[in-house]
Amino acid sequence: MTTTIKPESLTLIKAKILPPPRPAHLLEREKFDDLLHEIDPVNLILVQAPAGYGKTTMIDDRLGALGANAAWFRLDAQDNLSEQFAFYVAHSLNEATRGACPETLRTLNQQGYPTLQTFLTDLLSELPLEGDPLHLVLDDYHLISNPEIHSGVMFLLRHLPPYITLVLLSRTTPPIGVAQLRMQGRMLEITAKDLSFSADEAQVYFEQRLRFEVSRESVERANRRVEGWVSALQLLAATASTGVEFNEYVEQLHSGNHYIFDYFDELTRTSIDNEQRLFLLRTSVLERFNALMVMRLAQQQDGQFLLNSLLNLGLFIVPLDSSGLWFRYHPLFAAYLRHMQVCVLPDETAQLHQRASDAWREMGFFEDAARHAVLAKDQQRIKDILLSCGRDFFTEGQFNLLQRCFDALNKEVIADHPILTLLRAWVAQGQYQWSEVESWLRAAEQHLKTHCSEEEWEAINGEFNAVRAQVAMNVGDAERAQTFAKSALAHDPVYLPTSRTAASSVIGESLFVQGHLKEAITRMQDTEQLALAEHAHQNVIWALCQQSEISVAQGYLQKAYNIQEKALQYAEDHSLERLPILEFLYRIRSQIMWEWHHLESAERCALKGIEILESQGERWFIQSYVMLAKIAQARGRQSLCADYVQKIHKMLASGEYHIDWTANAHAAMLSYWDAVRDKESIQRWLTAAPEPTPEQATNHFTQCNIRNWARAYVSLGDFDKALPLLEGIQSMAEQFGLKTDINRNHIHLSQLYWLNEQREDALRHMAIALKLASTTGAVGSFLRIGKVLINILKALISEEQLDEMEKQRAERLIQLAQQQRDFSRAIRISLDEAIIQDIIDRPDVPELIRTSPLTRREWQVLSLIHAGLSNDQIAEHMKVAPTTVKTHIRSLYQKQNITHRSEAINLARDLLSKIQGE
Ligand SMILES: Nc1ncnc2c1ncn2[C@@H]1O[C@H](COP(=O)(O)OP(=O)(O)OP(=O)(O)O)[C@@H](O)[C@H]1O
Repeated sequence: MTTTIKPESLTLIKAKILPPPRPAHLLEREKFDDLLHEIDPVNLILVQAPAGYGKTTMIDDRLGALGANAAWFRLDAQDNLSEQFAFYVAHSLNEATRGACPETLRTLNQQGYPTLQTFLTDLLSELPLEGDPLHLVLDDYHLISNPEIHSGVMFLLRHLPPYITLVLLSRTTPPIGVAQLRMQGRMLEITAKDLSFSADEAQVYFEQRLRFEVSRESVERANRRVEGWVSALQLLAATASTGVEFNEYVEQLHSGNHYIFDYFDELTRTSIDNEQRLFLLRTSVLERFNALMVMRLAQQQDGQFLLNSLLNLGLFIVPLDSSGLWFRYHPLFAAYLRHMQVCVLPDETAQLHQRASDAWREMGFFEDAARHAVLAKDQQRIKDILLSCGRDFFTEGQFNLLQRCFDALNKEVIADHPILTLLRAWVAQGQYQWSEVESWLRAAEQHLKTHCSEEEWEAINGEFNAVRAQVAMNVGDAERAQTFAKSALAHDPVYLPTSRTAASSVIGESLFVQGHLKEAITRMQDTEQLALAEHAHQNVIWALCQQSEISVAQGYLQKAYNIQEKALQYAEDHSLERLPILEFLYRIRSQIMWEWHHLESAERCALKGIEILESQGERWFIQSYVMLAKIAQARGRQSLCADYVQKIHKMLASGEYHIDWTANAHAAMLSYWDAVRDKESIQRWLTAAPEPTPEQATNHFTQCNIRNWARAYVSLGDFDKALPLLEGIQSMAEQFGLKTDINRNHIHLSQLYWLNEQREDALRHMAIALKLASTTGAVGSFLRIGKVLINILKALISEEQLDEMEKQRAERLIQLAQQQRDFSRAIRISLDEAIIQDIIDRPDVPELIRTSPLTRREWQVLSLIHAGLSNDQIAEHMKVAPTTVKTHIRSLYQKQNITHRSEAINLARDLLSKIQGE
């Protein structure tokens, strides 16, 4: 401060010393309370994160919630002048302390101070030494570049009275001796990582803001894509007007969104120079980087300097760990930069990827090297990497990467190398392109046979047969699979060490599907050992998953669970969390959790599966969707369940899946259609369903498929057709010891007999099912038959033939079944006008129901909202246009003074409960 400020030259803008206005849809972030409570001994709270991370909102909200007194100073570019800075600090503090520094303020206004430090000295001496806790919040401190102000802040920090805490909100690290404060423990730091919305927070935020329902899965995907950056969540909420649109926007985030591009344009337009811009564009091709990598890529010796200068700008550069050496761009920022790179430096793209590929390879990061070689479309580099590291990619389960490499390679190159052919064929088999497998093997045969000795060719063919064995297994030909596998085992593998493990696994699988469970599990244990010896992670996990599946078939769900634990531990020990095969593990874990009615864990595991396979495309989510549909049904979330069923339906129609997957998917669909009394869909399903072959029901999926037929017939009241099917599979299940299927079949037989009014048979089967459940722990399979379970179990209890354990189990099942929301019920009730009248006539209904009566259509809409249907589904159900539904909803909300869907649901629940006495 070199000049003296004249009071008349500065006018106080009051808003700058007031807390910021609250967002209309504030999500209170209580998770920060503990942190902020611990602030007593610190002088500084530094909230540092890139733009729009919610720094200001969080501090204002939490200080307010904690009842803390705060002096705000919301800076702008003009406050970079010392005199202006001093002027606002003095006013803000004086206001917040109700006049604790009038003298300093007077001097400042009348004579001014020669330097900022003299001003601060006066200020500090005038402030009382003791007082109520006070936070001096300097918002947007990154706008300050004036060294005098930074020194002033350091001076303040050294001498502030203990009851005052300085709170700096900044996009960059302020040069105010942060390192020292950190070492002395005098500072609390809140970073972008802390400020990022968690999936739970995002969910609550969307529930508050959106007028339509989005699934947990969509919320998690959205939050993953934006990494909890609230500004992007806000944009999503503001722009999407339906669930479908919401999902579309989330999908687009991957390649970029023009509103977000505009935001980054504005943010960088003035803050970075041309050299920095080019540096950002060139390095944007990297998924992660350190100083060395960026120097290699940008071919700039001063790469480290440039990187530091960008880090200091508070851009969206995320540290990878606490070492401060490795970074990556926030995915949305990366999408923006990559888009710009292609627009501005299109000729450099291939070269940049080549450089990146070479650099990663030199550093020993071969997967990254391969990825960039593919992006550079560089055949030679891809081939070299595959020949040296393809085996490792394979044992690591990197099928997607291998697929991308092979897609970029000429067919002849592949056919020329047995190892490339083998890998190509395995990848095709892993991607369910079974018919392709043979063509890859044949192409190589033509090439290789001519210049191989007979002996060499036999060895190669032996390994080829390992792939053929797996394909035969997958298309359901267990016998052929065994023959190929045995031929593969006759040779020591030359090209792919895992060929032997794979062949051994196929034998185990074929034993499993043929119902030889004991032999199958022994074989899978051997396979596990072989895989362990080869450090073939993918095969180890696969062998463990198979053991788990076999244990489920044997009815030992707890044992299956323990094997899954072992596999998870293995994955953790070897840092395999991202390995695609883990999806299988999480999926089968989800299935057990569902059966045990641990719905939250079941959901968590299904979502985890989706997360793991996210980059592979939706086609692979089908099994997780099946789980999510089952979970939604168990929770009574009708619209969510309907959405998943619809997705599954579409996916099945457009892709080829293993019968195990299809059978599971059909079970979920049939169960949903049954719950909503959609007989048409069930009829339609019957016309195209996979053949029921009870004589082949030696495994869980054939059993499931036939149970599906029985399910469908029972739903349609065709008991005579269902009974022989259930009896047929039951005798096979008993013959082969498929305990879980036996348990499920008994449940279905009981349901069938009950509905057919054969009480005694129904009770007999239910009693056995309950007994078996003491080993399987089954709950989900019981609940799935719907409310009829309550009647059967109540009848069984009244017969007094259950022992104490089973009685307790039955009572718990009754309780759970009673809690389960019946899909079709809410809809049926809404259509009954007598019931509506009944509600209106009651003395205890809310006043508004009487004073602003709803039309019949509005009643209907209300109860459909309550039933959990989305607007589109309501439109479909009422056979009207979605815009008509919206009009009804608007009018309904207006009449009942409702702002959110959740309020409408509560109102309906309240009204229905009055007449149902629930
Ligand atoms: N907890 C919250 N609930 C609802 N909306 C929020 C929340 N936190 C932030 N927002 C919204 O996100 C946007 C960015 O928030 P805010 O201005 O607090 O971020 P910031 O990190 O201080 O940004 P900048 O660096 O630009 O100052 C704002 O529009 C705000 O309304």
